Amino acid sequence: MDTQPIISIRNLYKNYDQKQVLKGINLDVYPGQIIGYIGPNGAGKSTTVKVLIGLLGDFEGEVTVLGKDLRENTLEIKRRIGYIPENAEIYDMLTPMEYLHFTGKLYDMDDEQIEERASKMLAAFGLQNEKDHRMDTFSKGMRQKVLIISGLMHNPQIVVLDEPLSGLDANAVIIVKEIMSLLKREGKTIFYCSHMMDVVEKVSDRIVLINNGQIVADGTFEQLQQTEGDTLEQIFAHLTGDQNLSGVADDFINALGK
Ligand SMILES: Nc1ncnc2c1ncn2[C@@H]1O[C@H](COP(=O)(O)OP(=O)(O)OP(=O)(O)O)[C@@H](O)[C@H]1O
Repeated sequence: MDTQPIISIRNLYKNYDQKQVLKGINLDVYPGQIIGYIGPNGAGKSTTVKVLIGLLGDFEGEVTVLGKDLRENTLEIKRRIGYIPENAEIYDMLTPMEYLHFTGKLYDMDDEQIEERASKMLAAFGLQNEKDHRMDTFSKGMRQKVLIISGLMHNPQIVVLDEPLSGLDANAVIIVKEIMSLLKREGKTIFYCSHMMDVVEKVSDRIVLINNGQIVADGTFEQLQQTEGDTLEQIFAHLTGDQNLSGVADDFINALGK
């Protein structure tokens, strides 16, 4: 590919105390791609994401984002990435508008722009009547919608989503999938971590599978299908070594002593 990668990860290692969690990740992401980043629980997805968005500085290896070294340009890069976490700490005592003013300021947005975009985005999610209510009464999905707005409101070039659909109802899932497609059409790059195989299969241009801190597959869904299985669930089970899943379920129920 001729284009320069928008994200380039070289020999990324990360330890937590004695435990090595990322074991030499190499990955180039190109502008306008939707990358589905999948892997079993504890594989290292969120750790990769936290490195990418500048939250974890003490890693080994080289990470370049938007052509710049992440270590040397952390603040600038942070401003150009939108991060949508699963269940982040959200300040319950604030209203969505107050929270979005707070996060918008972190991205150097002015009050008028925050007010305008936040109002429109809250309305798009059907939260216009709740925009000045404290979030301590909000459901999980309502909070998640506020987090999604907070990650996109500054119109970032790269959007990193770590299991963003958690708690959303079926309609909101459809809306978020559509938002991802529209962002892609605008040329944004999307790094999408999820366990929802059906969604990853549908929205991703390229799927990267990480297991035990290492990339074990990287390609389009069609490419992975050729060698590893028909559905993404099968591909996942095959490559992560858990092929006897119903055996695990049997063991679990047998443990109840029936
Ligand atoms: N702050 C931390 N301190 C120590 N160990 C950690 C810390 N954060 C993550 N880990 C460990 O690093 C490993 C990878 O965790 P990570 O959250 O990156 O996995 P993941 O692929 O996102 O998993 P999941 O699908 O369950 O969210 C796990 O073994 C986890 O226990």
